[in-house]
Amino acid sequence: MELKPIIEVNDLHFSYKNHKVLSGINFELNRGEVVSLLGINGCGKSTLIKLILKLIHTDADIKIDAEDLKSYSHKDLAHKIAYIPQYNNTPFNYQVLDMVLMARVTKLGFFAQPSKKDYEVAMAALEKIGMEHLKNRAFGQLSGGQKQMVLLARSIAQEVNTFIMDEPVAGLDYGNQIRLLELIDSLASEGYTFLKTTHYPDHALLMSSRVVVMHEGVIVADDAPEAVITKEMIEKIYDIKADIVTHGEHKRCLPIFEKSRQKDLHELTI
Ligand SMILES: Nc1ncnc2c1ncn2[C@@H]1O[C@H](COP(=O)(O)OP(=O)(O)OP(=O)(O)O)[C@@H](O)[C@H]1O
Repeated sequence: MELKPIIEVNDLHFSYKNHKVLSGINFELNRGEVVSLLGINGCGKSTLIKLILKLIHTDADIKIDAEDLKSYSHKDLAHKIAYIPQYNNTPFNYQVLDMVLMARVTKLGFFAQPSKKDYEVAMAALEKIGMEHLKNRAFGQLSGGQKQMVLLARSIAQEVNTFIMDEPVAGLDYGNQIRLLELIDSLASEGYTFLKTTHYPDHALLMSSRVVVMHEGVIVADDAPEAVITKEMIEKIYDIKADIVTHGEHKRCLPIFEKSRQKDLHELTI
């Protein structure tokens, strides 16, 4: 039996008032994939994710598990997909364990208190990513990297198989970036599915099963990492010089620093 995609987007067009952001987007996320979504600032990655998660209204043809997105409540969606947004500031200073327990809310009835099982699931999720020692710390006092890990634990406690992460390594130090990628890789090998945006073609090369490139609101490439992340693509999309090199069993992407090139602020593509 052919498995239906977890996410299916057909001919999606979207504008913020008169500002056209997405044109003719066709996209699928299949079970077990790790898909990296690449593209320069403002090309529409977060907007696409927000539309898929119903955080922005659309009448477009989007299906989740073969059902029309319009038929899903936010609670229904939370039973299918866990979302880790780009910025993670909560106005309340919850303890870490309480933050992870929040993942259980969609499974509880009105006014119900978390059960012993909910606590066990939350603790198991923290243990899975090696963050159990933080359980009594105030979430707001954690570092950016620790917060990101705790939010990943919260997604695991949601007991879904699909994760959408917007810039998961943003703000993480060099080591934590790699540790988070390794964690995603290890979860993927257990059968979890990931859609993640990234500004690092090198990370996309290291651990994706598919790479999708967006440019000016259009998908311009969607294929295996090594087919998509080429010297030509990086130079065209990011307007820099780059090389693809082989290191061990991996292809790596190296941007080339051109000292002689005159820069002015107008050249920044933001
Ligand atoms: N709420 C909004 N109202 C109006 N325009 C918006 C809104 N959110 C985003 N935009 C615009 O839509 C375009 C796409 O933004 P989006 O956040 O989807 O890009 P992105 O690819 O995720 O960028 P980044 O890599 O910088 O996070 C940009 O031009 C942005 O200014």
